[in-house]
Amino acid sequence: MSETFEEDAINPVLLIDSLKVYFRTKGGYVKAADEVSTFVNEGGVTGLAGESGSGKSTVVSQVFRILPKNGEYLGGKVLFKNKDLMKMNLKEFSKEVRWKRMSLIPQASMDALDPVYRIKDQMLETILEHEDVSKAEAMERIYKSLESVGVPQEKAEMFPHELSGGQRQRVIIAMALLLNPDLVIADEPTTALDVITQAQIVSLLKGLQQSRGFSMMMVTHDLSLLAGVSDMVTIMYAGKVVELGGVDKIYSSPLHPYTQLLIKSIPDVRKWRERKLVSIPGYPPDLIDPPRGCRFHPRCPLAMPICKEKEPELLRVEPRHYVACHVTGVRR
Ligand SMILES: Nc1ncnc2c1ncn2[C@@H]1O[C@H](COP(=O)(O)OP(=O)(O)OP(=O)(O)O)[C@@H](O)[C@H]1O
Repeated sequence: MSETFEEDAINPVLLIDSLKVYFRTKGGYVKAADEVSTFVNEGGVTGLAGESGSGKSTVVSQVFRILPKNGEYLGGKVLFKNKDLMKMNLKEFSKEVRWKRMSLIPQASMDALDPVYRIKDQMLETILEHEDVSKAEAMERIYKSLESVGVPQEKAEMFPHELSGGQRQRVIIAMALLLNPDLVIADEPTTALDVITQAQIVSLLKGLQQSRGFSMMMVTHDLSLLAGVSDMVTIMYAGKVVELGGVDKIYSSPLHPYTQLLIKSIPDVRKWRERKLVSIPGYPPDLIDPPRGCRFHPRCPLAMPICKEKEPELLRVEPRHYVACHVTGVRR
């Protein structure tokens, strides 16, 4: 890792250091997550943002140990409360960490819940697999948990297809919180929901995060979703972290040219008359054979000769602000 984060990661619940995960394909290795580093502080929320294909889900899959078969972990640390998850065997991870201490809220989709089981049975299984409690106690907890996400108790008797998309996502959130995890990873939790439901789910998650005090990593391709939710934002481009910083810094003074363009591409409803929406010219690169040097250089308005030759390191340019850019990443 270029920087240790030690000045800004205060008791981090999760610290990812130079994580490298590639996918084996017929055409060669897809360099999906290449030396990715970021952290989530205790009680904090770190957003992980970037265009589709930038490697966000690859990072999450490796942290949660659900990488597809052709995925290869090639190095890096994933410290969860100072313990390297990459050194833990899968059995121990499933028993001790997954769902119990770290849980995942996947995209809102029909596959996230098992269609043949009633909601209550899926929730019961999660509790009884990990904890030695009576069925009555577990049911009590299920009802409370459904109530906390705004789903009436009687829905526990239903099958997933009998709920609306928004209700299903609320149930998934309730399931993720059943065992009181320290860290929740929300991977595009509002994709596939309508705009109003999206806003409700985001504010529900933020409310629960604050009232229950868990830490969260929120993954999204929509940077605007993170504004009121996260305290840190990590920006990924083509398998690399290009910028990481406090949410205020990322929104008000982004340094990486890619982040600057991303911010300009967020529609602002209040200023829609005066603001011109910017789209980023060009396409993200092929990750089997990414450009040399900075992976963003072919699309970068500020690119210099060095950007084609040398890969920029992620450097701390000021407190709580890291940038990987030869042009703008200078220490202040
Ligand atoms: N199983 C796989 N085999 C081969 N390549 C893969 C596999 N899964 C993902 N990739 C590739 O890895 C890169 C990163 O994908 P990833 O899904 O992590 O990105 P993402 O930022 O999460 O995108 P999205 O927001 O669309 O989910 C992409 O180029 C993608 O095509």
